[in-house]
Amino acid sequence: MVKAVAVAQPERFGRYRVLRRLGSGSFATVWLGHDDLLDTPVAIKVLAENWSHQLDIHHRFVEEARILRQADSEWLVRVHDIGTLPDERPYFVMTYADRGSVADRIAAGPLPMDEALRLLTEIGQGVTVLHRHGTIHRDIKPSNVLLQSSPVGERVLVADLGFAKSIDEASGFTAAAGTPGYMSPEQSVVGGDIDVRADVYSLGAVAYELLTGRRPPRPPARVPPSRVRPGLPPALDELIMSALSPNRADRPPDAATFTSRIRAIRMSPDLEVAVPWWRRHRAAWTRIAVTTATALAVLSGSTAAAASPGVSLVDVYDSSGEIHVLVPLPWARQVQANGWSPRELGMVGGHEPGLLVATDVPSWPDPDAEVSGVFAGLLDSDERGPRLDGLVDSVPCAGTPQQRPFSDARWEGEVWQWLDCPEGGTFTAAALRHREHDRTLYLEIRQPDQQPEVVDRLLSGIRLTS
Ligand SMILES: Nc1ncnc2c1ncn2[C@@H]1O[C@H](COP(=O)(O)OP(=O)(O)OP(=O)(O)O)[C@@H](O)[C@H]1O
Repeated sequence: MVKAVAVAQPERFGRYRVLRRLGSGSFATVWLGHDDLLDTPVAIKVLAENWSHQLDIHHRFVEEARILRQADSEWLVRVHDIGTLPDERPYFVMTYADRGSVADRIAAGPLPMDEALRLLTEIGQGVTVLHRHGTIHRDIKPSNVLLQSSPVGERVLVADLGFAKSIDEASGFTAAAGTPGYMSPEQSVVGGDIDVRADVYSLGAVAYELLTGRRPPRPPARVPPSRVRPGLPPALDELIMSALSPNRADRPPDAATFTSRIRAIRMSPDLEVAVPWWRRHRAAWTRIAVTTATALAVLSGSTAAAASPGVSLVDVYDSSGEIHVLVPLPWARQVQANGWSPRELGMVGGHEPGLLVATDVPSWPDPDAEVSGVFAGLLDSDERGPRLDGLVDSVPCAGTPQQRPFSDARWEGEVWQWLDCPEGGTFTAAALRHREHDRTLYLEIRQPDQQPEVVDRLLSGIRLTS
């Protein structure tokens, strides 16, 4: 595809001040702007000059804005305004997605299972909104799914409806459109009719890539995602392979069905679960405790800032909705929320509510990683009071921990804190009993530096909802 030609930065589009260019696609350039009246950032999509005289493309551009405006959903990029430049080119003004795209997220490394399934559920909800509106997206792919900060961490916004087609007009449609690797076999056939199951195929391709880091092989080759990422639940493997069926009759019938099946798998107890750092890496910690005095490192500014008490807090909760933890916003980059097994601490017990929220969940078990985050898992109160001795029987960091009681309106228990960990970090373990619900919570907090007030704020911000 020909990319839009480079353009000089204009000062304004209508009442919107232009700050910088966000990127250019095949037909348009997207700019970061500022709405000075409402004091908010906006993204402004402007049709490229080289296409502005082609009526069908002009029409499709305006149609994209219209669909987004009419569908008006929290799972889609919202369109707030539309206008025309003095040279007759149309532009529309939309929500600014400040956290890049799902393609950037995949490029940054493997996604924890729960994170991948959360993203997939939200993408599926966006596509479901479009299907209910009577629209087929036809170009669902990671770079067309944007991310925006929200009070609960972040939100997925399905974007780029440049190829979208009304369901009524799609049967008998002739032009081939979509992106190789993500588009259904029927989309590449000139004259082939398509329906919502074309988007279900693309959802399957996005699911495959979120979980394995790779695009699915081109049909007719078929390699189940579990061959690339062993340990995927069989139901997930089957769902993705059925969405990727060359014959659309074998796929889930629409995005709503695909999404509800993903949601059910996400709630199932046999998924990968959050793992406390402690017990699993005891051997590594014992070794490090001996060598750590010479291994202290200088903190990076960004990580130190992540723990600063001045930053805003977000409420993150586990998939059962029982445990709510208030964490500094920069810590909430990744969440594994599907529970845990107290057996990890050498205790009896099956699957319990638990979550791990951290700047880098896959690195949580690595003692040398500079990670900020919290692990919180419920224990059966009958078995264990809010005591750490016996529970924590290895040495994660150098020196003896500072031990203190903790008590507030909701919780009582004890806290042990090591201040001399690898990479200059601190490690905190806590066992707290809820005063009303007879539940005990085991917690681990990793921070890049010593800020006891962050620990106390975290502990008193934890809520149980049942
Ligand atoms: N609402 C938005 N907020 C932030 N960035 C955006 C927004 N919409 C688009 N972008 C970014 O602007 C760039 C251009 O987007 P656009 O949708 O025009 O094209 P594309 O998806 O890159 O390409 P194509 O249309 O050829 O598939 C992309 O990098 C995209 O991530």
